[in-house]
Amino acid sequence: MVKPRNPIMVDEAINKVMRHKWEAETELVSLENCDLRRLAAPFIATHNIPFFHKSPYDGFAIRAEDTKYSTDEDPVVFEVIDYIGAGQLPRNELGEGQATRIMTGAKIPQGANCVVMLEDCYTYQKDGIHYMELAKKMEENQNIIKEGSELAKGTLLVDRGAIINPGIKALLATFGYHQVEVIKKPLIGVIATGTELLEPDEDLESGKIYNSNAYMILSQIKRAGGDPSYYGKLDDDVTSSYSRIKRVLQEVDILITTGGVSVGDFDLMPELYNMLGATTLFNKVAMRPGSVTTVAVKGKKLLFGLSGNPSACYVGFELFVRPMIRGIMHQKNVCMKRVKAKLDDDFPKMNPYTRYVRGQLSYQGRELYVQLAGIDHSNVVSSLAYTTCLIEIPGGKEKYEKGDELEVLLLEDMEGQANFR
Ligand SMILES: Nc1nc2c(c(=O)[nH]1)N[C@H]1C(S)=C(S)[C@@H](COP(=O)(O)OP(=O)(O)OC[C@H]3O[C@@H](n4cnc5c(N)ncnc54)[C@H](O)[C@@H]3O)O[C@H]1N2
Ligand code: MOO
Ligand SMILES: [Mg+2]
Repeated sequence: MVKPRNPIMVDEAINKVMRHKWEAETELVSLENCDLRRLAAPFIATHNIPFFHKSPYDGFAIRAEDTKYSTDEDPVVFEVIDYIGAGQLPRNELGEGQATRIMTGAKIPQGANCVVMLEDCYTYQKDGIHYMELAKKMEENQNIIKEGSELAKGTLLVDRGAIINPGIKALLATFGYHQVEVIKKPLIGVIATGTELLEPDEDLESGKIYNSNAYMILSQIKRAGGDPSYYGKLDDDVTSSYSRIKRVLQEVDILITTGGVSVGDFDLMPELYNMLGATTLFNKVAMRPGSVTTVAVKGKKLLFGLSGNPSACYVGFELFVRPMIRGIMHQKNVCMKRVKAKLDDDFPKMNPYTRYVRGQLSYQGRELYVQLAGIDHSNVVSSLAYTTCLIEIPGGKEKYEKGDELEVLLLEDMEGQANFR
């Protein structure tokens, strides 16, 4: 007789996993290669932005007080004493009745306190001297971008753990970082188990299938922020599987296997965990698909035994491995973000367990709707191509219908949320 397993709730399973979280080390990467990495330390402004008072326009820097009596009929005339473009430094301090021709981004000369746009000025030359005539009044500080007006030195710009996006990258460059300290990605090994598996470059044979799970998981690891490494597939053979898994476990931070976690004759993972001396945290979760998801721990290393059924494997990863990867990488929001959406299809199937149905989100007007991404079976792979969220369908007797509001977990959102619920 097969010993019945004791299912635990999804939240409890996540908590059990998260108790084994550790904090990743940090490393330096070049600015060019820091995209989508996580900042290892709070990012603080090391100087004022702008670093000097500068001109927002092409024009003339002058003293506002010199325009006090300027009118259309009686424009004020300035002697142009200097000419500077962005990147050049003013050579002369400005005195009464003097102007510096200045371009956008250039440093405001000493003595000047406003900038007039070229369009407002009439310029001419007489006896080799340049003049500028202005028929309007100006105010002090008009058209000057003040030092520190955008950011003051010492401002916290972005918190530790933030994912580097193009804007953060621009800010890193703004503060002169050519190397960036980022959180090291945990190294996650992937092994597929099953004598029936073929690699994509092998010829298809009857009774065999292509190994899709391993490639799917490698991609899920990347999406969650980890560093995946594929260690190939294993036949359902205890001796060779044990030696491979034991060796791989020495090389990686986390090991994910797919298949062999149920109660079948060739489901070897429970036995292999025993042989490895790993402690099983749970081997049954009250959910569908992925009820057979098994997690074990050996020392600091976690072993995720995901189901062989593709949809179950996918869901098991997102519910249990994603938060662990994010937690290790100092993220506060380790879980998937939950939002409410209206069902766009009937869902008549009832199950005592909570279901995580693969769904696809879309807006209809201002309302968020979710459609089933395809056939809702654990052994199905095709629906995963269209999946952008997991629809949480509470266990029990209720049938759900088109228009019912349910909670969905977002798979492609980077922000996440702190807790599962
Ligand atoms: N008597 C019982 N049988 C089953 C139970 C149960 O409770 N009692 N649970 C079922 C559930 S639920 C699931 S889910 C599966 C889990 O199976 P395993 O995790 O043991 O996985 P395998 O037996 O190795 O394979 C299952 C299925 O998936 C295919 N597979 C495996 N690896 C891959 C891969 N890398 N790529 C694509 N497809 C893969 C495999 O060929 C099988 O068809 O057990 C139920 N049975
Ligand atoms: O682990 Mo199974 O997926 O519940 O169908
Ligand atoms: Mg099996």
